[in-house]
Amino acid sequence: SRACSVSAVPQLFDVEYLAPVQIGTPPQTLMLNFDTGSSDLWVFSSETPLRQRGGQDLYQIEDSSTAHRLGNSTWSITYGDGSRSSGNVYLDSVTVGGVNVFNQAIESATKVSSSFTNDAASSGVFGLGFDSINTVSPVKQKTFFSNALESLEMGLFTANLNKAEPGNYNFGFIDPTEFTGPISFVDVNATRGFWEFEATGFSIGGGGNGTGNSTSPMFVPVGHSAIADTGTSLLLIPAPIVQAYFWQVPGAQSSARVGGWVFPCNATLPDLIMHIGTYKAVIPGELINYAPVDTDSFDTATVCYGGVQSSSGFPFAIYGDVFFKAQFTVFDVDEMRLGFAPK
Ligand SMILES: O[C@H]1CN[C@@H](c2nc(-c3ccc(C(F)(F)F)cc3)no2)C1
Repeated sequence: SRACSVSAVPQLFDVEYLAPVQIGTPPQTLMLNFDTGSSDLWVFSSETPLRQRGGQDLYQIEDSSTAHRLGNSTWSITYGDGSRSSGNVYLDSVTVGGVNVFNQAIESATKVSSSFTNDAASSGVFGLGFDSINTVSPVKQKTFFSNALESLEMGLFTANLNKAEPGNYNFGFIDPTEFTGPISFVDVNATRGFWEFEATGFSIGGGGNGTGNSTSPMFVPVGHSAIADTGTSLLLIPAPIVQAYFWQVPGAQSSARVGGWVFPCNATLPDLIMHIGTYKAVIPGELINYAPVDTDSFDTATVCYGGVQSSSGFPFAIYGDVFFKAQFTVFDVDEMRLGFAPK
């Protein structure tokens, strides 16, 4: 059914993108963080302790006539930033953009860490990674996408995120109005449960050579494996690439105090091009000006934080929302591939 499109609403500074999900009977709509880097669908619920709630809309389990407990089952997850949640498991009806899955595992939080409590807008996380990394024990549960697959025209979903304005996720079809040019595909390796792929290197902003004809920027072959992760805000890539990029920005420096590369907010940032197979993914410089470091002085901020930072410490690069704001992306499980197109 082509109706399977859902709006993805950016939160402050595009730190995360939330989309509406209908759960239970009658339907309860919750805004969840669509995350291709994890595979649990978990929600704040009537089981979440009062002192760990922070204004989130809740899954009121007792109000759903179709909810039933998945006996003897629990879950517990830790995200890349150290935030955690855990709890019990129910099966209930879930609808996203008009596509319904009847007995979807809904993971109800009986414990959440403070960063979730303090994120009032998000009622939980909607995992879109591979089922192998679902944390339900003793029997792993499937993601919504995995359960919905048989009812979709095509075994894929697409992400179309934007800077500071709503984007959308589509399930089962590719909307040609959401991108320009051909889609370039790269193979996916799901061994670690992520949408993992290989990038071959980078080049920096096609700054002209001043004589009117622009020199094609030099390709630097810093190959790396990467995951496509809509649940991460930034583009985290190997340190040598980040260094080479910010060395082109007067006044930029890597700040231990702030915890990453910062630069003068009035700097003109070059484009960063990530080479993936034959595809050149252009990330415009303006997307790399992520946010002022000191949000209290928003209007007079002089120091800004890079939307591109180092991935050292992780076993792979993490292509997060800064990347998806510039590239229309197809997550194709039928062909086990990712597709990218400019937009
Ligand atoms: O773990 C990797 C899988 N995808 C990335 C991810 N991170 C979160 C997350 C969401 C919300 C919060 C909080 F609200 F601030 F607590 C924290 C982390 N969701 O997906 C990283």
